[in-house]
Amino acid sequence: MVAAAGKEAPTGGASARWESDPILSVEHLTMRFGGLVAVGDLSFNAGRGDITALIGPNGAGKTTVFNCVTGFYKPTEGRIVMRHGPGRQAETVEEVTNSGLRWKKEGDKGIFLLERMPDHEIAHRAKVARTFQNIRLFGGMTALENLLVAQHNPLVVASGFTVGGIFGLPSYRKAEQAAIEKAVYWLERTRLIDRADDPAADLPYGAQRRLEIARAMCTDPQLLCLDEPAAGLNPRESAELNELLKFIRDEHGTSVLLIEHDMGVVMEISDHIVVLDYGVKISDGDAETVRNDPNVIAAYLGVEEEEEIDIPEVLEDVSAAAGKAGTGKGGKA
Ligand SMILES: Nc1ncnc2c1ncn2[C@@H]1O[C@H](COP(=O)(O)OP(=O)(O)OP(=O)(O)O)[C@@H](O)[C@H]1O
Repeated sequence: MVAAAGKEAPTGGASARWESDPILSVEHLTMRFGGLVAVGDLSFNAGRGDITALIGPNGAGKTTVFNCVTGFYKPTEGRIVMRHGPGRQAETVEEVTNSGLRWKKEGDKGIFLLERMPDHEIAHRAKVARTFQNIRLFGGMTALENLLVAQHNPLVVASGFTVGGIFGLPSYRKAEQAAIEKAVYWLERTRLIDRADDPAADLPYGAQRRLEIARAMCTDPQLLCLDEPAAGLNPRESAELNELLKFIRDEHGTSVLLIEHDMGVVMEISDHIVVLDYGVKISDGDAETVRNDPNVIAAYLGVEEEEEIDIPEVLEDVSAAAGKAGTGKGGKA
């Protein structure tokens, strides 16, 4: 397993990991649907080894950003850089951009321009995995089978792309064993090992959400994108999700980008929070910075710019709402 990233609490500013060692840079991203600008000239970084949360009221453009990062949408404008290996690698980024190539990989280092890549390449080459707002498991397959299907690619490669390979090649048997071991590892980590042989559709809702994360982790992502992983979870399940995401970050060094309405989850586990409203960035920093930003409070509570607001009072309301329901104005059922 990958060693834990050396983690020191970032405080924001130029020394923050998302500035000095960004695994992902979204640069001047614009996505238009006809006349609607869902995301307008958005730029932010996600730090390597960080949990980065993308938050904002309903319709702010969060899922659209995810869809651009993971190749489901082709952005109208902008560049999305995914980096394997440390640092900004600025020269290589410019070299790949100017060459017209989609990516360049040398040893452990790699630059991937996601806006140029189809979704399957983003998953397999750039190593970006995602889950969806609405669970998308293979309901008729068991939990274990769902995790094995996620590892289909290395198995096909190990078969030498032949049926004979599947039955005869030692490399295939070795890869098959490794796939089973990885699946069992993630079933244990997500507390689903006792349900390994049950159809995914029969699992309780919270267990299905964990299985989705386990499935994404079976592809060995460097960046794990989670679209509202806490939606529909009870407080105990939310707390367990927090622990799972911290484990993924700390023990696997996997960077996490998450969309979440549950402020309890966001504020507890995020190293870095980016806030969107109407497709533009209104705040960017650590939890403390964002929590105290009047722009964020106004966006969540719908306060007009020119209206005077009593910040301490509003903060109390936001904290109470976050503690109670885990949602602000933008919260989902
Ligand atoms: N495929 C599409 N075609 C047209 N409009 C779209 C499409 N996808 C998103 N939009 C619009 O873009 C805007 C941003 O939507 P998006 O789903 O990205 O917001 P969001 O912040 O993820 O919202 P939520 O929190 O409700 O999931 C909305 O006005 C939405 O209606």
